[in-house]
Amino acid sequence: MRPAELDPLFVPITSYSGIGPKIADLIARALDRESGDDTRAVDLILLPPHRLIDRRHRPGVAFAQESEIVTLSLHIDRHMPPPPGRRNVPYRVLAHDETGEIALTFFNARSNWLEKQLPLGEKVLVSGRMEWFNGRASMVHPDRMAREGSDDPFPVIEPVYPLTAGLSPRILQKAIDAALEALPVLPEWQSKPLIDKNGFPSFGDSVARLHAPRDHSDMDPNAPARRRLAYDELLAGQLSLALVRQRIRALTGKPVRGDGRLREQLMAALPFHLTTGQIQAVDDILADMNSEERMLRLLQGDVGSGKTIVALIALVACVEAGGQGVLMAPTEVLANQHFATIMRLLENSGIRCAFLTGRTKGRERADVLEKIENGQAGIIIGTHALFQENVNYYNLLLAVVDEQHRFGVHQRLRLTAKGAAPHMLVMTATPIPRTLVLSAFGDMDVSRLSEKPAGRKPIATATMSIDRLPEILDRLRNAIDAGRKIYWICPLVEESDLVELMSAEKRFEWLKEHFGTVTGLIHGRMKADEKDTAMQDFKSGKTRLLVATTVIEVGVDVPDASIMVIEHAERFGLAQLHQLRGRVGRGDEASSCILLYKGPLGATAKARLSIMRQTEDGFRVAEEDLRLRGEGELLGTRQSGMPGFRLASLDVHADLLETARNDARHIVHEDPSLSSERGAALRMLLHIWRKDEAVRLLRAG
Ligand SMILES: Nc1ncnc2c1ncn2[C@@H]1O[C@H](COP(=O)(O)OP(=O)(O)OP(=O)(O)O)[C@@H](O)[C@H]1O
Repeated sequence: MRPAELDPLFVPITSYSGIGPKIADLIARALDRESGDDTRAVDLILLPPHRLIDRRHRPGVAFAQESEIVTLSLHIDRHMPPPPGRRNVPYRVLAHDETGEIALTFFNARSNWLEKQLPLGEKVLVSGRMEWFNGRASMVHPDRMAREGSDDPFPVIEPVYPLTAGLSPRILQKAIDAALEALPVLPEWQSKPLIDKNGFPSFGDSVARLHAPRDHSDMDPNAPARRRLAYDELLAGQLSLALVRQRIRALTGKPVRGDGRLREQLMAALPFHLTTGQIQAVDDILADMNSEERMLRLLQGDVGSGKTIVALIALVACVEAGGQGVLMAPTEVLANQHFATIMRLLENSGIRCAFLTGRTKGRERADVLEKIENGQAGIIIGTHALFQENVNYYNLLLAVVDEQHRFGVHQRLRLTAKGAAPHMLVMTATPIPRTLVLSAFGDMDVSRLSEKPAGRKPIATATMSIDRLPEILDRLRNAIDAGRKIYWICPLVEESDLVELMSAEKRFEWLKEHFGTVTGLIHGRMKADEKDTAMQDFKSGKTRLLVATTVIEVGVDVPDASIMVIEHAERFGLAQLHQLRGRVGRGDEASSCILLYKGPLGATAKARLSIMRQTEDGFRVAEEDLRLRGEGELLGTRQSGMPGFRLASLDVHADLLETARNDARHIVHEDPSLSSERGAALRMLLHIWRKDEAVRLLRAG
């Protein structure tokens, strides 16, 4: 197919008449996209209606119930325009059917328009919401009106789309109709056996039905059209990941073979024994790195399960083999913490570490860059600054990416381009169910740390109403006197960082009045060195009560902090609460977590808090979260970056995901550059679903 024929799919919606930049931005928002500029016709086509209005109910005036959507076949009796100059009096049209009379009411309507829509003495079909007042029937601004018997009456089943404020349903509908009308016939990208097995309609038929549902059963996510499109979406995702994986694997890795001397030294210096899970993970990783095929492994471990040491052993193995390893963290605070921990553990090892973040400037930066380039630095720790263009590695063997879901596939590739194809280890603290691992990471090997280090005591979790604040303060006073350390997490404020910050500062001042200088504060808007100082003070015990926004949620490790108070816990997602709580219970002291809420609680919030009380098992928490909220939000919208799906749902379509993964692997194996006939169609599928990395990869050959 010639590209020109595909244009209608990919034209920006701003090229439609009536859609200027402003409306395009509103439409983009309904599609969860940032700007209208690059919102394309096909994006509109793939916007599923979330409910439908059924106008088939035709009870007759007398039998229509209050607030019901009904369609009435009316005889128009009388027009009653407002008296001249009385604009606040409505225009009324009286009408009847064989069961009764009704008044149709319009505000600010032009009379000549109404006379045309509802001609006197004629029969007209009118649909809208029924109202009863003092035994009189009325309908204010009917949604639809059409002359009885006209060729083009309104649709009786009407899709309703998620809207953003300011966007009129009519404009959106018009744009969708225009996009559908221009849709060319596309070649089939799904395999024939799969289509036959599942009874999938074609893409064209599926989107047509998506927007013109015939009844409620078409809204079911497993209705054939929706299921087909869900499969398209899943396959596009899996294919993109499979292509990335294939490129990563295609570059042969360098086997990492050290003599074990440095690792032994490190193990001897550890104040604890590795858990069986840690030993197994280390074995897996070392075995992978020992081979010429590149490692692509996900190290998944619940909060506090001890992933860092596993990564460190792998990094040390690279130094032993005469190379380098990097550890990339998602935030400065975390990078700093990793650096401090690792420096301490490697104190007498002779291994040199370097630290590089966006904050490393001037001479210091030049110095670090030189050590990375000439190989003096064996282990390099930092943030995404580690893979910027001017950073050249001497012999990079391993890249460890912590908290991967913040980085995304593209960045993963960029890091990979450094050095001669380093092995990759991705660490994630979020216990993700298998379906999500598949959808977000594709086909990676997985090591799981499922047990916590020995000696950890359960975290006593309680929920309390904020009304009991005085009692809580007493308890905290005792705890501080007993030398314990406490986190106080301030409420999440969705609207703005600034409000969040203000509430944290207020809480800090208030707690400081109670507890004095042992109170510290850390929040996201602080400068990086202020954050470091706040963390240091808490670590050293200079402060004992750390008031924090969610900046500390990921990875912060202060093992002797043993109490956490979370304010407005009902505002947080489950995964986030679990991450937060994971900041305590990291040492051998018994810990507790107090979830403060402000009632009354909704059903979901109640369920969330109750799950938190019941279990500390991150995988269970994640499964429950998936059930309560749907996968798009599993990781909390703020930290997400995980793919949200438009039509697929991991809950409903788990079986399709598994099939899509196998399908994608098979495709990439048979036709790695997607050059066959089906390959060309699949390229289009990638375009349609915006799998930009994959498209770029294919272009690069
Ligand atoms: N086998 C072990 N026995 C005892 N303590 C351990 C063991 N392994 C790690 N630790 C300690 O447990 C704490 C948590 O480890 P680490 O910071 O690596 O956790 P993590 O898996 O990165 O968790 P999170 O994702 O929550 O940051 C650290 O203080 C670490 O020193």
